[in-house]
Amino acid sequence: MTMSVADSEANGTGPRAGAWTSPVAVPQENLPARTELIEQSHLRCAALGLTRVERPDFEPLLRGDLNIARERNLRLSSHAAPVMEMLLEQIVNTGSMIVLTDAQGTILHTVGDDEFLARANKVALAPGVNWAEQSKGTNAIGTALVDELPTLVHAGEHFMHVNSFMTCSAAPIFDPRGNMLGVLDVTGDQRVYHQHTMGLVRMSARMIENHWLTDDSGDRLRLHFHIRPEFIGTLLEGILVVGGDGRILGANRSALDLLDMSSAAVRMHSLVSLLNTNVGALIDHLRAPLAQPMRLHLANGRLVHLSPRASGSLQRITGLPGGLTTVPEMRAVPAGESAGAATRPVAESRMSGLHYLSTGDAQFEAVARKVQRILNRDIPLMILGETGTGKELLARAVHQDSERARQPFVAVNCASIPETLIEAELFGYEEGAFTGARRKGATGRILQANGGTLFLDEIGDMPLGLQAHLLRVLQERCVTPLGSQRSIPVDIAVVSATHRDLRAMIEQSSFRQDLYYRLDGLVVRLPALRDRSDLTVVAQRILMSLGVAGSLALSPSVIALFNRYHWPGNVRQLATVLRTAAVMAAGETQITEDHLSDDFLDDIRRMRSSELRAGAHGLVEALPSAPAIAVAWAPASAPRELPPAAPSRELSLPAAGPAAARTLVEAEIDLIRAAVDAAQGNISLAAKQLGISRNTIYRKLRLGQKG
Ligand SMILES: Nc1ncnc2c1ncn2[C@@H]1O[C@H](COP(=O)(O)OP(=O)(O)OP(=O)(O)O)[C@@H](O)[C@H]1O
Repeated sequence: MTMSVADSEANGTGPRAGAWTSPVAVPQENLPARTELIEQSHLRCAALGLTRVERPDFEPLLRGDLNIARERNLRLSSHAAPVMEMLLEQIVNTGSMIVLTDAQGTILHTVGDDEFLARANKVALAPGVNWAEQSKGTNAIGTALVDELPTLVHAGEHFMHVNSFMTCSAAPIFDPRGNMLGVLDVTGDQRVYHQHTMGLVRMSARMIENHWLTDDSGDRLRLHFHIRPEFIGTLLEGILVVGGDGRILGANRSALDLLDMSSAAVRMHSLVSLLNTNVGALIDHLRAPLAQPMRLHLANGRLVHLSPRASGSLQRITGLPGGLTTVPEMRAVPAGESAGAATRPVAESRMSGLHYLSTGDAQFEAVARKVQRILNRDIPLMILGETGTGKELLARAVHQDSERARQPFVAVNCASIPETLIEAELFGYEEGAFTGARRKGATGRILQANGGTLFLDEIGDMPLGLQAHLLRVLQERCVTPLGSQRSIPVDIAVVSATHRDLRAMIEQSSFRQDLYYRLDGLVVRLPALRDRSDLTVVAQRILMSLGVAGSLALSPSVIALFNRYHWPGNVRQLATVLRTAAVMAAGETQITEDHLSDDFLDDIRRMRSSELRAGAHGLVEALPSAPAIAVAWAPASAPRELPPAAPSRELSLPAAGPAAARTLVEAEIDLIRAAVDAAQGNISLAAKQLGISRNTIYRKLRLGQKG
């Protein structure tokens, strides 16, 4: 027989719905759901035959049994101990205590305020006592165990009246396979209820789970990811544990949230099915010297930034000698060779950063050679180049190849920090140096880089006043934090970068000449992507970092298109284009024009249209015949009607002859015939490549026959 809440209240054994005190301070959001959970718990307790006037059960485990329980849960306790200590700092002087239980609800450890511990002891909230619902009725620990959810049980919501002086916030702790390990709880006097406590407990439980997960990984890969790269390494990061065969072995709670999946569902997946990548790609990324987070799409379409890490030996993870993977290192592609031929396995476990970036472009290699010469020479390096050309990547490569590699690399973007904050950010400040300063002061970025490399990006955007301050630091090799009298010696290598013309700025008095001469030990200029001869290799690198290099290649027409495009955003833009294309081409083997975003194609059309305008104004001899011919059927004023980025340069066109000797219509028909020949008579393919309809092809060819 089941008993309703009303029945149980009527016979004095249970509550009436809402009979407990409704805590005013308890957050109102989710209140109906919370009330329902408490009601259900009360019903369970009544069904178990418990009464609300029950005396607390004072029968703890015998000392020996408690020791056995603690022994059995040693790993949980050792991961929980530092977290409980940290939590204790947060709740100190609030008349509260922290409780850790095992998966059955038996209290393993408590810490907290002595006075409150004594009060809690009176209701048997003490080590060795079981707080499962069946023995203590509705309470945060027992109810969290049943519902497997973070649970707040406040004051009169406790099933037993004797417990109603307490407010308890508990969160279950799970292992990476979703098994319950125990419960973390903070309990205090209900009068001091604070709504932040539940959040703290929840975060602390996650911390314990993450410790457990990262310690448990053995010879496995761990993938740390989040939709925002700056969240990697924080409590909110998702963590997946992956075996050498690519199977997903476990996930933390944030990973499950980001993936929208249950623990069991995640473990049905592999790297390929979940992230469209494989172990080889991850390990290559991990071994790449300049590893920045990869960008991958989750199965639910969410874009995440992901950093793979290995725990244990790569060799044991991959099962291959020396930890080699099957994903090869990319090399420069000699002209005429396909990008696929540019691959060969690497033997060394970690490449030099500069070597990694040298992918065959002569201009870049010249830069790399120069930079190589000043490594460890205490000569400041200034990197010039358009946006997205890889200035920061080069700075990281230099750091990684230097003797400072094990010390910090600290990047400061002078353009992105508000002018009012940049001084404090760079030089740090003492306690109370200015309004809004943190109580304990802060270490500036320069000091953070001590022993390592300071990368000053967009140095041309540094305010003039600050330039003087920086100059002093560079001259004296000492930093004086704001509001401090102390001068702290620093040892840093300085690399700066800008896309601005600093010499012109010096002439306009917006950049200090003396600072310029402190920074310009060696000045190198990175080539724009449109001027590089190794675009295909760079593209392969990016595909590799996306984890699709083995399965997805660029079609010849896309390579031709890329080689013709002017890439104003340089490698960054190429990376963006490829990321989108890789998603669009999921499940296919080639990225074709159909996978490129309309925005990018529009840009190409605009570019071609302006080329064409130039051609129409007498520059025709400077252009290949195909685009010139295109003028006839796609006037510059209507760029949308231009053929999409067709591989016009790949078609072997009939010799056009002097432009004046043929009409545009004739030339157009020649182009169409060439396209049909190139497509081996496949009219649909030719039409697609030219961006016109099949009917138009037939019509034009008929016209040609008549003519
Ligand atoms: N050689 C390369 N291979 C692969 N990816 C690259 C390469 N060069 C640059 N990238 C990628 O292009 C993007 C831009 O690089 P980076 O930030 O180093 O450029 P930047 O010149 O410093 O840009 P900005 O001037 O806008 O700060 C990054 O995502 C980087 O990983």
